[in-house]
Amino acid sequence: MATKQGSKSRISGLISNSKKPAANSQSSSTASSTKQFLENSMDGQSSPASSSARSKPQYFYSESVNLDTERSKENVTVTVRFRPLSPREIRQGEEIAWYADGETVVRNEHNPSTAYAYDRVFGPTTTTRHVYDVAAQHVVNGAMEGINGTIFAYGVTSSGKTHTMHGDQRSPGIIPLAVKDAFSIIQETPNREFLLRVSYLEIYNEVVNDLLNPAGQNLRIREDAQGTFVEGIKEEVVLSPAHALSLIAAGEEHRHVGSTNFNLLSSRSHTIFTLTVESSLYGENSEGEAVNLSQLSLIDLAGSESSKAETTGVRRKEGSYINKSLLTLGTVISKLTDGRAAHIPYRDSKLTRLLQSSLSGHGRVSLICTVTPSSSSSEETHNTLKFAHRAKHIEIQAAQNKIIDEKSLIKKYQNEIRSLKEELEQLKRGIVTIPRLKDIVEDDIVLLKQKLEDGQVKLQSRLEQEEEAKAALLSRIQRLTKLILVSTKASQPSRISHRPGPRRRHSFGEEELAYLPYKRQDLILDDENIDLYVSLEGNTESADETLKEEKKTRKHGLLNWLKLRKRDSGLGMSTSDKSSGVKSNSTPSTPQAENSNYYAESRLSHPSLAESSPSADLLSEVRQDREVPEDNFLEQETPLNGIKTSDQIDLLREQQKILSGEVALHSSILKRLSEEASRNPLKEHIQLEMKKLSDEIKVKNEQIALLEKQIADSIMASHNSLANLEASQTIAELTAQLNEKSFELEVKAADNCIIQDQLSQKICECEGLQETIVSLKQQLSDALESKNISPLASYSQRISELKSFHAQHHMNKETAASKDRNEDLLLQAQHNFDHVMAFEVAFLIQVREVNPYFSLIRPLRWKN
Ligand SMILES: Nc1ncnc2c1ncn2[C@@H]1O[C@H](COP(=O)(O)OP(=O)(O)OP(=O)(O)O)[C@@H](O)[C@H]1O
Repeated sequence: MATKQGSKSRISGLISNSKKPAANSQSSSTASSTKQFLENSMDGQSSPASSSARSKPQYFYSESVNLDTERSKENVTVTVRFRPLSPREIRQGEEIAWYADGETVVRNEHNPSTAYAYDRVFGPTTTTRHVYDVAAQHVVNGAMEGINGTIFAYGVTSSGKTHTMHGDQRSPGIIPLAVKDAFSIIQETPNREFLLRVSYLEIYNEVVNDLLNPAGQNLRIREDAQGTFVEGIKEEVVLSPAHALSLIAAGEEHRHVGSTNFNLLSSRSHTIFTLTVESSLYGENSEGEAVNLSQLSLIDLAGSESSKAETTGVRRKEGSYINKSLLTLGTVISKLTDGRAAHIPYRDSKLTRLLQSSLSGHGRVSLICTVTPSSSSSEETHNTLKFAHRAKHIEIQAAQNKIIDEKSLIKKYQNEIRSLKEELEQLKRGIVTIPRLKDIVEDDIVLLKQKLEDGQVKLQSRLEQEEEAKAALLSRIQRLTKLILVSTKASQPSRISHRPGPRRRHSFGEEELAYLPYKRQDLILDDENIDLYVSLEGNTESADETLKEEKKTRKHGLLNWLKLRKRDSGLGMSTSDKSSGVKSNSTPSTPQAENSNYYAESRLSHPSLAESSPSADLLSEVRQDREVPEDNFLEQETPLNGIKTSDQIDLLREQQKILSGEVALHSSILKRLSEEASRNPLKEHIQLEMKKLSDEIKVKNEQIALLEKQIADSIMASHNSLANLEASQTIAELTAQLNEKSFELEVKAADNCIIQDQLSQKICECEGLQETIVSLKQQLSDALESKNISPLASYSQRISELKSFHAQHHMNKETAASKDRNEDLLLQAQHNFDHVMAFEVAFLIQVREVNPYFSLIRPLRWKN
């Protein structure tokens, strides 16, 4: 820790070299003088040669410590960032009231003896990237190592807080830079695996709202052993910088923003973006290892408003809430630095309650105070400087948070993956018992054959069940594995354990930046001043050059452009070789290959999977790197399609969802831009940007339509295959029935043959009989002819014989009946006799009519 003496001497040195700005008098405060001041203080570093000494210096100081090493262990890092005078301020003839005097001192123009020293002071032309490197990088590094971190921008309204924290496409702010850096650190730390979650909230009029979940309004702040937390806040696991940035952009849509006298897009709420980082050792021996758990809070405070601000109604109410919470923040900070204070009023505002753990010294804190040099805000700037000065004295003890218990999400996922893998192994072992069983069968076939047959059906169904369970397990392992991020670099030393020398620059992919506003501008500006404003942005010119260059390169194809970008960014190269773009080139042109090509293209167009994003490549690699056995995936593939149809449909749906999200986002940006355009109809770049966005929306909608068609086709194909399956089942059933029927038919045909034989035999017999009858007939007619008896006469004779016999018999009976005691019986007998006689007579009459040869048949003989 630097001593006060040391700091003092350093400040003295700065004072002696301090430069007096050109715009130091009322009369000279014109646009040109301002420009001169800005030019002279490029990158916040005043030229010592042009500095002039001051008499009776009276200055305030804070410890200036080594930025690279021990500093964050001792004090809050406090930096001050000047913004340039806005064209409006220039137009209004504002003067420079405060300026950056060297790298660490802010001095008052009118009273040069009033000066404050900080860890670093950034002049109006310093780029946000530089601010990040000095004021934020060590906090982000710490968070990735398990040390809590908080970075916040503090300042009056329109001083540049949002510009610093969020930025725009040309100059990404601390938040996107930190997110990007976090993923780069993962990439450079191959010996650990990470799980990143984000949440995003706002405190508006002392109410906590969840910006990632519009339903999460007025949330409660709770406290537990770990500190304060917001109950029910939505946390999203993030897989790439673009993914995280898209969430922020979605959250920004819900943030309360309004126009004030000072800023047309003034933040009316404090926002806290929290990145929760869990990491553990990667590899075999990670079981039982402690997990590093930390939170990186990136805070964009609403700006305090001066009493001069002519606000009314809602704005006034918002302003008073903002001022009250910032006042409480100030009180908390001064009490924290006053060793005698017994009570720290954290509970007096939601903001200080949520910052309690950071402010009370548990973790690294970086305070970036944004100020305007303008004389009209001189008093507010002075207050900001005093606040910053007080904050510098807060002592912190940054220590790693290690958790041994299983509470961390990463441990939970790791354990689940481990146990699922074990389960999978068991299943596999269960399945491979079949060949072993077969081996035994070979030894003693007779003994086990019966057993095998019995168990076969049972085993088959068990196998099917187990296959299903295996597939389910694999897909769960896959899903969980995807959430845990690991570096794709196999044997590189960890960046965390062995810090590399110069830091690598990881440039943003264009798609990642799409989530940032095109260019946040002071909407009070005139058109003619835009160029001036823009040119004040440190390396804007070179950025423009790069942009032009990139546009030129992109004309030669997206893949080439991406390759070039990867080469430029350094990091991408190691992963780009294995990226889907390369894969798609070598994939054969089968329907499956077409599919994967499409996926690769879609990855190019989708920010969260953008090729220029190292994490996206990283994620594609994760699947190959992890221990999920490849053969198991293959087992589930259908030979024709490569991937299961349902997976394919899921994949297409996922892509469709992603694209729809992008369209929604672009549409909302377009809406915002059209509002802006209606306010500033002459601004051509807005129209251009709107056109670009509409074109993109159109292209994406076309892609969505294509995806919808593909999904419909896939569903149809799967239905068809289902229908085919059903049809083949029906055919199989029908074939079985057919076989059965043809067997029956065969049996019946055999029966028929036998019957046919019997029939022909009978016919032969009949023919023989027929011949006999004919010959008998012949014989009979010959015989009758020889006796000259007509068959009819013989019948008549017989009938009359019978009739006389009947009459005789009747008479005898009557005589006998009188003698017989049993008259009834006799009568009955008579009746019976009558009946029989009548029958025979009738019979004979009939026969006579039918067959003249009846006489050949022996007539009945009746006993009396
Ligand atoms: N360092 C800078 N360089 C260039 N322009 C800047 C800089 N800082 C701020 N600006 C511009 O100043 C204007 C106001 O900035 P910004 O909205 O970030 O202020 P703020 O402090 O967040 O305001 P509020 O508290 O009202 O939300 C914006 O148009 C922004 O682009």
